[in-house]
Amino acid sequence: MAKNRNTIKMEEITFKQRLLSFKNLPVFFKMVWESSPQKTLISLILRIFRSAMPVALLYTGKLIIDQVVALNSGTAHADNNRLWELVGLEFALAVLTDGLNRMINLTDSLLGDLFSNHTSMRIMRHATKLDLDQFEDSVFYDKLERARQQTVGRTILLAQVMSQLQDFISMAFLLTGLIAFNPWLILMLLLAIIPSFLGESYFNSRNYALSRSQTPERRELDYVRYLGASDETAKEVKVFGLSEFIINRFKTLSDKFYADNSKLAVSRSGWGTLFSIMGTIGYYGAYGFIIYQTINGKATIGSLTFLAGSFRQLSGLMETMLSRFTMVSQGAIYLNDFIEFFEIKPRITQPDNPLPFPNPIQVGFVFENVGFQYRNAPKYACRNLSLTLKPGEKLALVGENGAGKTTLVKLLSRLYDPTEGRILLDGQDLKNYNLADLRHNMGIIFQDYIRYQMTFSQNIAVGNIGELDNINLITTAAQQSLADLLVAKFPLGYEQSLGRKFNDGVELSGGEWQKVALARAYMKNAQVLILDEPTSALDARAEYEVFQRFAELTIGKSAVLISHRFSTARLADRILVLEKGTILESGTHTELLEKNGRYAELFNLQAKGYQ
Ligand SMILES: Nc1ncnc2c1ncn2[C@@H]1O[C@H](COP(=O)(O)OP(=O)(O)OP(=O)(O)O)[C@@H](O)[C@H]1O
Repeated sequence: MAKNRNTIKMEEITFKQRLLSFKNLPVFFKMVWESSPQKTLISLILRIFRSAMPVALLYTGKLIIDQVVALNSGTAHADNNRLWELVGLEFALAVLTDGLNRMINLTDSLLGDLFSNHTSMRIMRHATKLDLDQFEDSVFYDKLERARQQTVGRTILLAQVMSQLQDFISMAFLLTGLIAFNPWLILMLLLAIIPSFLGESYFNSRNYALSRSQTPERRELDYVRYLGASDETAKEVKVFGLSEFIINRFKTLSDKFYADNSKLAVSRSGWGTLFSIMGTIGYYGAYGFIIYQTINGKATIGSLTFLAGSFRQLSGLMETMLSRFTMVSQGAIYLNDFIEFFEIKPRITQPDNPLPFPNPIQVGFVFENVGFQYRNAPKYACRNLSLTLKPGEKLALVGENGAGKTTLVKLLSRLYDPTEGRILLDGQDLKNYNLADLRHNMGIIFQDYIRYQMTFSQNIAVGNIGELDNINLITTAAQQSLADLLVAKFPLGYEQSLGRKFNDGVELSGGEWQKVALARAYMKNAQVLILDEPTSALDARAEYEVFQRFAELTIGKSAVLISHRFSTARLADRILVLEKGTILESGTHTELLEKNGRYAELFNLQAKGYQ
């Protein structure tokens, strides 16, 4: 686990950065529009109508009061019918306002859901294009995490931006009335609002900086929460008695979060109260002024209510808009993370006119002095690798843990590109081939294959997902890997859900899962098969049978087998013994035994264990 940081670095966000972040909004709106053009349009139209409502209601109220006063004092404009028409109109406006509010909320929530789904899919689509190497970088993970948070958080931004637009139009209507009466009222309004705006803006930027600097810790907190309460970890947590250790770690992290967040929240609340009092003073100053004007006969009682109402609404609107401005800009700053994530480009790419994968392979693969160093790793994982894999050849890789076997096959399948040297296929750099074609022609089963919590049939079909509905192919693949023997005990046969995560799933043993994973290799007619410790969990008889079949089924195909069991490795045409990332020995089983080197030593060691 990462070391706990005692001080969280606060990066302050300047007003300029805030304004600059608004350039992200068009990109954001494009995504909203893509989620649903129809609903975006409806939301906009509804809000335009809604924005005229406050002034319309206030003005109708003014007309009503003026009519009541006229009727009471018996002046010439008094008109009883008109009065009741106006009351009817105000009632209709009130009903319409409520209806519009509800429709806006409904459209926004539907649009928000669509946006969240749309962006989640974009994130997944983009993530799958990126390199394995990028996933191993913690800075990348932080970006991915923040981008993920955006999918939900940004639906709020959507409502905020739309509301801002709506309030802006409402404000324009209300301001027109206020300016017509006395422009000085506007100045009082601003004086009442500005301190609270600056306060909001300052605290929002500190909030953003704090939350951004907490991203790595938040990821760790999520991880610790997962360790403490998950079906996958429950077994070890129990037998090792880890629960207190995990809970303590969680407590340390969450206490730190709490301390940092509460400090900011308390200071924000104190300043907020002060600013709000200033706003109230501003409002009552203006209110007194309007009353004074009315007493002096410069305005009607209707105008008094209209202006006081307008002032109150305007000050409320401006306060909301100004604080929303900081929220919108904060949201727009958060969009940086989102946009940055989409700007990450994979480095493992293909040229514009890639070569098709040769069918059949003519010369085979040649490693020329290949070296590879993992990102942030202090040493090369393999170096000076020169080897060949001929068409139809079965190559076994043996060596101690960490010798570089898996790295070698990851290079062969272009999950990584060599740091130095090159890999050729039929005389051409592997980088020149069509990447999808390359992957399609390789059937790879890694030692840490995924146990998909899906049906038995889907678990096999992932080896060639285009053939998901090809039950004949799936059945044949299951027979070839011996996984079909499991089907008899499943109540739902091939449609049986595997794993315990979802209802009615059947859990398999380690070796049974391995047979299912092995079936994936037979799902496509790949020219190269790579099995990275495919039989480590199989019992001796199952392993023997699996390899018998493997040998029969892969005649004419190239294969790379990684195994710690020499009984498996000896079946290969050629064996490479790797040590510390380089090739120590190479030859057939018999040749290597005769050589009496490392292979012979390890082989005899294992054979002794069986005696
Ligand atoms: N993603 C990674 N990032 C950094 N270093 C790595 C990574 N994967 C492997 N390594 C390092 O590279 C070296 C070779 O690892 P590799 O997985 O290729 O060994 P291996 O021979 O397959 O081992 P095993 O028999 O244990 O599976 C090791 O020293 C390992 O620590």
